[in-house]
Amino acid sequence: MTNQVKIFDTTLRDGEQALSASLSAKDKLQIALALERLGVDIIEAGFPVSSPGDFASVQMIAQQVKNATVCGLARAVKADIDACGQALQVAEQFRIHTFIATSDIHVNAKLRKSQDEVVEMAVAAVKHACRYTDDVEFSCEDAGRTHIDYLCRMVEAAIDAGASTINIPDTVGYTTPTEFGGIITQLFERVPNIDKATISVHCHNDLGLAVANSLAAVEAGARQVESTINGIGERAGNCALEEIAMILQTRQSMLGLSTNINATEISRTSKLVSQLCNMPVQANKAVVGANAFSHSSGIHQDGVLKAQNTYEIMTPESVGINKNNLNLTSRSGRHVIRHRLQELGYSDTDYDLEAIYTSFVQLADTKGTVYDYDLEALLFFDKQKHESAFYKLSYLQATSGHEIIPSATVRLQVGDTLVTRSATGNGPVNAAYEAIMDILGHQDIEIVDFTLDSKGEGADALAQVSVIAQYKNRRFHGRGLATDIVEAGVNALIYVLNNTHVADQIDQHRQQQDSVAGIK
Ligand SMILES: CC(=O)SCCNC(=O)CCNC(=O)[C@H](O)C(C)(C)COP(=O)(O)OP(=O)(O)OC[C@H]1O[C@@H](n2cnc3c(N)ncnc32)[C@H](O)[C@@H]1OP(=O)(O)O
Ligand SMILES: CC(C)C(=O)C(=O)O
Ligand SMILES: [Mg+2]
Repeated sequence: MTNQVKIFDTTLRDGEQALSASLSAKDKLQIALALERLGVDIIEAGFPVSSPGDFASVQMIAQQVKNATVCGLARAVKADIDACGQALQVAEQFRIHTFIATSDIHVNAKLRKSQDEVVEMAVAAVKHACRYTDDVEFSCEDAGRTHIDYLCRMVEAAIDAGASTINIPDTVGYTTPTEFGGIITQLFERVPNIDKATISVHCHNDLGLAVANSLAAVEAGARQVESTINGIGERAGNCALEEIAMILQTRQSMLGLSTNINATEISRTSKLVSQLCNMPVQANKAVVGANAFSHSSGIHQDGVLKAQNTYEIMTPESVGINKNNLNLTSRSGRHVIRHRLQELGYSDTDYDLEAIYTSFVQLADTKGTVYDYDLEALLFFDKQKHESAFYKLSYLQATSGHEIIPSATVRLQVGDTLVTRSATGNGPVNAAYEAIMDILGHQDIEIVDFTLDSKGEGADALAQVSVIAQYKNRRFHGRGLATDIVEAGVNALIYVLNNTHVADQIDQHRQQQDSVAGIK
C-alpha cells in the first residue's frame, strides 16, 4: 500500500453548500487556483446539474486548472452524470463523483427504495460515469450509519462497476474515531476487490471529530481524505484540510505518510477562503487561527524566547505565517517585556524593569493587550497621555450613497490650531481618512488593519473601530466608539495619531538625553 495520502478538496462543493451567499464564478476560480498552488490532488469544483451558474463555474475551473484533477458531483442519476461529464470534459484531468445513500434511515425515509434498488442505481450510475472517464469516484452517503454488511456489498458492487475511488462519508458526523477506523478496517478485511480502488473518507464535524475520524481512517488504510479549507461545510463543517495536512506533516515520523500539500500556502489560502466566503476563522482555530502561533502567558513567552519548540510543535513559517506573536497581556512576565523593549531599541539601562513591570501589569489588567506604544508610554508619559490630546476632532461631515462620490470634511484641533480639509475616497471612512492625512501633510502612517464591530444588537448598535497603524518602526493601536461608523473610524485614527505624536516626543526626549550623554 502506498504511503501517499491524496488530499481531495471540497471547499467549492460541500463548503459552498454552507454559505449564506453563493460565490461568484470569479471567486470560485480564484479559490480553485489557490487550491492548485496549495498542491491539492483533486478539486471538487461543484455540482454541475444544480444550476447553470454552477455548471459554468465548474467548466471554467476545468479549463483553467492544470495541476490538479477537477471533479464534479452527481447523484446516481443519468442527467446529473451527463451534466458533470459535459462540464468537465474540457479539463486536462477530471473525475466524476457519483453517490447514493446507504444507511437504512436514508434508504427508507429519503430515497424510499429497497436496498436492491439502491445497489442497482449505484451500479448503473458508476457504469454511466465510466463512459466519460476512467476516474470515477463513488460515495456511500451516510456510510457512518450504514449496516456493515450492506456497506461491504455496495462497495464491492461499485468497484466491480468501475469505480476507482470509493468514498466512505460520515455524512452526519456521528461516528467516533475508533468506530470509524474500525469501519475502514472491516472494509479492507471483507471486500474481496478492495485492492482495485483507493479508499477515501469524507467526515463531517457535528461532534467535533471530523479530523480525528479522518486520521483514524488513514491509520486504517484510507489513502484519500476529503476536506475543506478552514473546515467549512454543511452544518458544523467538514474535516479541515489544513489540520489533517499538518497532522500528517508534523507527525510524519510516527505515521509514515505524506501528502502533496505545499504547507507554506496554507495561511494565504485560508485567508482567501475566509474573505471570499465571508466566514471568519475563530481565533483559536488550529493551524490558521489568529492565535495559533501567539503566546500570551509569561511562562510560555519565556520558553519560546529561549527555544521556539518549547511551545511550538510546528513553526509559523511552515504554514506561511511570517513570525509568531508574543501578546503582551497581564499574564506576561518580565522576560517578554524586556525582549519587546529590546526590539523597540531600548537597552536595560534605559529603564527599571521592576517599575515598568508593575505599571505594565496594572495597565494590562484594565486594557487587555498592551501595544508597543503603551509600553513606551509607561516609560515616559503614561499619566499625561490622554489628558493633553494633541489632536482633537472638532467637526466631521461625511457623504455617501449610491452613484455619488463619497466625500468628507474634517476639522481637527492640532495643538492650538484648527485645520479643516475635505477629500473624496472609495467610501466615507476612506474619504475622512484622506482628509485627515491631508491635514497631517501626508505623514508616513500606514493603516495595516481596520476592524469594524458592532457593540450591541440590531441596527442601532454602536460601531467600534479598531485600527492598527504602522508609523516608523512601531505599531500603534487605536479604538473608536460612536453611533456613526465614520465617526468611530475617525476617533480610532485620532487615537493613533495622539499616540504617534507622543512617540515622536519620546524619540526627541531620548535623542536629547543621548546627546547630553555624548552618544551619537
Ligand atoms: C451529503 C451531501 O452533501 S449531498 C449533496 C448535497 N448538495 C446539494 O443538494 C446541492 C445541489 N442540489 C440541487 O441543486 C438540487 O437538490 C438537485 C438539482 C440536485 C435536485 O433538485 P430537485 O430535483 O428539485 O430535488 P430535491 O433536491 O428537492 O430532492 C432530491 C431528490 O433526489 C433524490 N436523491 C437524493 N440523493 C440522491 C442520489 N444520490 N441519487 C439519486 N437520487 C437522489 C431524493 O430522493 C429526491 O428525490 P424525489 O424527488 O424522488 O423525492
Ligand atoms: C456527497 C457526499 C460525499 C457528502 O458530501 C457527504 O456524504 O457528506
Ligand atoms: Mg459532505
